[in-house]
Amino acid sequence: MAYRFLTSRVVPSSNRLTRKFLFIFTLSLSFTYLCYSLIFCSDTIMHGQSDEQHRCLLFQSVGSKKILQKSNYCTLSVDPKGTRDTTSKADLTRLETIQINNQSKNFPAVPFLDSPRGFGALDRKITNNNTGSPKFGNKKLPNAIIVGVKKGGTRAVLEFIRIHPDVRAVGTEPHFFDRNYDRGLDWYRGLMPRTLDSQITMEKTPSYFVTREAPRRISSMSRDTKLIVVVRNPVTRAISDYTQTLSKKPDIPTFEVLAFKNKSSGVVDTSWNAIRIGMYVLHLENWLQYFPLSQIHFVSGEMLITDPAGELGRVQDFLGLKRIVTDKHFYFNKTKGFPCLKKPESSSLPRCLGKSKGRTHVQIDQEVIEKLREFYRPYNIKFYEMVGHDFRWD
Ligand SMILES: Nc1ncnc2c1ncn2[C@@H]1O[C@H](COP(=O)(O)OS(=O)(=O)O)[C@@H](OP(=O)(O)O)[C@H]1O
Repeated sequence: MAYRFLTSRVVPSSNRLTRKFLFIFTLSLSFTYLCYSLIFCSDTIMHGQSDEQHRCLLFQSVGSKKILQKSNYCTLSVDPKGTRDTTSKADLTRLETIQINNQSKNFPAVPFLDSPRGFGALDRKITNNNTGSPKFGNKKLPNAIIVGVKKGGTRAVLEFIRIHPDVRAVGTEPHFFDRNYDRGLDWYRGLMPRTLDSQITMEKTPSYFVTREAPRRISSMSRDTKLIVVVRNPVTRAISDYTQTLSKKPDIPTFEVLAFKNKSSGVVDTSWNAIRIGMYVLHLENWLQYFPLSQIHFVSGEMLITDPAGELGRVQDFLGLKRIVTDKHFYFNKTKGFPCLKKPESSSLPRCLGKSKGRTHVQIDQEVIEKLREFYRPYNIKFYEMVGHDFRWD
């Protein structure tokens, strides 16, 4: 009909061939236009999505820095106002995991320090890499706390365990359950790093172990809190403690004067903190009023130096973590005389604890050491019995 219409109305007197050609030409022109419109429209719709997806996928295949920057771009494009993070939780988990895995693979290029600034800097570096992006995860109260003991090796344990991708830790000692309890749990939570649901939040404050109120306070925060205690021969610990105090206050009395009420009688002064801290069994009794023994893990301060991977393996088991921190992460630094973390290939910075860890101790009379050994022996034996492990300090 169309053909007849065209042949009769548009070209009434042309020859048959020309009319046929004109009809086919018009028809193909219309068809081409129709196809073009269809393809163009659908491409416009699809392009918006596929381009977005393509960008997001590309970003996931590059380094951790870019993952966060670009993923943020994906987020912003979904939420043009940029007022809230519209990235799905699954995406967040994946992105953060990739980032953290990259981080642990390369080892953070920040040296250990006495003060935890180095690691604080690392934390800041992670979040700042977002270039103003929303921070990932939430601040949570700690699931695990290194509660003691002072000079036991607590810094080493924290710095070694926090290279695990599923652990995030506060670098500084919060002293919440002893000095800052009045500030409240929100203040405490505010100090914590952001973590994903799959990650453990940790802190260390060695003075908790000897703080009478600490077990009750921690238990009222959460009865499920896992506790880690790094213990060390109490005599060596006391000397280490004294060496530290002496380095800050050179005018204090000698170790012997402080350690004994009366040196000739050999009565040990248990009111001196450096002595009292080492009476582990007494403090442990207080903790056991609030926590079952199964919720407390004891790290040997001695083994931590001779076999850090072994001790860290047990810490990871206790925390329910995959054993990722292994002997591959450590080497013995002869100059320092202690195990250190292996350097990342990209950095020449040392990965040992700072100068205040592994100090040369003040020289103490052998007779004094013997008296203190005798003093601690019954406490040590009770402690071994209670925890079911012989630390061989005698
Ligand atoms: N890898 C490694 N490097 C350096 N030092 C190590 C390490 N592992 C354990 N230690 C021992 O840790 C002791 C310090 O313990 P703390 O970190 O608990 O001290 S503190 O309470 O936080 O001040 C510290 O005590 P001193 O040797 O008396 O300085 C060390 O013996």
